[in-house]
Amino acid sequence: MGILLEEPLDLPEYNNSDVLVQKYGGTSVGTAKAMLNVASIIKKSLYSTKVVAVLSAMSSHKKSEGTTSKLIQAMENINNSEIFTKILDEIQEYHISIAKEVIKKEEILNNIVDSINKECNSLKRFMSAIAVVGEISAKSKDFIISVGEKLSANLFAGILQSKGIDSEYINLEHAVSYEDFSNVPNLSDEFFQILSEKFAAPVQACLNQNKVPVVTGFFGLIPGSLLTTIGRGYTDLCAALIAVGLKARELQIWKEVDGVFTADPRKTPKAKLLKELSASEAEELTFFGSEVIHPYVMKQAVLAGIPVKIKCVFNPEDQGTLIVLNSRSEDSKSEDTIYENEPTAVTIKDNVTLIHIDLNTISSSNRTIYSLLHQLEKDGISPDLVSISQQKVLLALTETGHKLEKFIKLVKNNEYTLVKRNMCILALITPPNVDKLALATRMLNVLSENNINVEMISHGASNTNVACVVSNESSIKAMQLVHDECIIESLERSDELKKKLFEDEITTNEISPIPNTEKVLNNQTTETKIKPVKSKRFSSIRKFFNLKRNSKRNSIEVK
Ligand SMILES: Nc1ncnc2c1ncn2[C@@H]1O[C@H](COP(=O)(O)OP(=O)(O)O)[C@@H](O)[C@H]1O
Ligand SMILES: N[C@@H](CC(=O)OP(=O)(O)O)C(=O)O
Repeated sequence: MGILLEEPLDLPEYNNSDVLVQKYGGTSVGTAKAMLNVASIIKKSLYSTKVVAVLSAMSSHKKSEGTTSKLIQAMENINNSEIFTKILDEIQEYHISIAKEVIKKEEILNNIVDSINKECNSLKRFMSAIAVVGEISAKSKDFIISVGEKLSANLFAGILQSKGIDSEYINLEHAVSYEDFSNVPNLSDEFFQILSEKFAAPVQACLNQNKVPVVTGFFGLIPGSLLTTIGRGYTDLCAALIAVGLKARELQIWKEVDGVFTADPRKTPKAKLLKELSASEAEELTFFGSEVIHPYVMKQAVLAGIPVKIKCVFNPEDQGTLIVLNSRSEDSKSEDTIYENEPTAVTIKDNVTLIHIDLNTISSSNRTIYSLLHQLEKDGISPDLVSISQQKVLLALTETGHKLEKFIKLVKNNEYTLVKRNMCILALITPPNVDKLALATRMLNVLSENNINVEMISHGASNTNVACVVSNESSIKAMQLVHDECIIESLERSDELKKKLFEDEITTNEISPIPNTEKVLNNQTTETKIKPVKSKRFSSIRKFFNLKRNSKRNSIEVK
């Protein structure tokens, strides 16, 4: 970690269009040490560009135990004031302890501690008031979770100030209001345009004063509520919209991992870093459980032509993963990364419930598939996977809590309806041109060879994934097996082939040199030089490799 100056930094004159938007995830700012590390990353960036920092709520270990998750837990216990007060006390004490540990300038520390106390005490009063009614509206839920980002952004702005970086806390809680969206459909282009314009205005004003804006990843009162309309991970979208509104030169999403991997690197020892990932692959990965990036970021930032990078707070100099609009480029496939016509990644989505329904036997009015789907829509449940055969329906749902139980009650009124809990969806994400049948075969083979029972399979419905359902218990083992079989094994074989073809090519080049066409065109000379042409070499490797793989596929399919 770099040593931070205590005196104001002597920074260069910036070009006003040169703005970098950096989003820091909850775990990246979850402790005093983590916040100091992020401060040093920002300080370094400031020597070459203007920086906007967008912060999530602090998560000291993992997101599921972080501030936002604790605030949601407090809401769920609105009828038990002892529990929710204890949770809020913990949050308050934690933020104060970080402020005291890091901020050594008394005046700044006192201001920050005051605002933490104000924020938390007002939340306690608010929750005690709604506890009387016993029910929380969507608007109230948004207010409750907003406290997570307000606390982290305010505290971090104080930390930057105490380190000599002129910064300003920007709270987007009131950036928009319901009135801004009258007659504007939710999630439409106009909806996002309103958000990006409203967010960019206060941020730009702060940049104009040569300060570092430290912005809450939580944003305003949007129709349908932030939690339901956008969902968790909303800070990514907030940062993307700010980047669009400011026409930033790059959006960086900072995490505790080196970038996007071929599988969760914390659970899959052989996972490899992807240098590039297409927007649709990133979207699929997120949908199937890898918290890579909020899916709406793709449409906003990537389509607006703003480069999006996933970077690691522990290795700030590394390039991380670049999210590109279409398929991954030639260069990203070099060395040990993944080829365009191979699967990209494996991911798991936990806590799935499987419901087998025999439409003939249910006594409710949902006797046809149409009425059943209508019922799901009415209950606001969107099934993750569906399989239908004549009168039988199999649903895989990630919905939990009251909504799920209500739906189960409706359909489970006889012994023919079977409910299996504690399942997970295992999905293999692929570019569109990959042979899904061969992959599904390899996936099922490796799972059955290792006695892992597959409860459901989805193949053919999407051209970017093959998915199956296994028990939660076997999820990590299943992910490792499928990852190693469908991604690593292919890579290892491709590496061997690359080595072999490289040797062959060197020999070929020695006998018959390849003309340096660049030189021929520019200087109109006929000079020839030995210059191995990388893309040509790789395309021949790919061709060769595909032939090999196809022959393996055939042998599997024939079995
Ligand atoms: N394919 C993947 N590539 C990278 N990280 C992944 C992948 N799948 C799951 N993850 C998990 O996503 C998390 C992202 O990093 P983290 O810094 O914890 O996120 P946040 O930004 O929410 O704080 C990590 O815990 C990592 O284990
Ligand atoms: N704090 C919010 C928003 C968010 O984006 O979080 P993170 O950046 O830590 O994934 C959440 O937990 O959903």
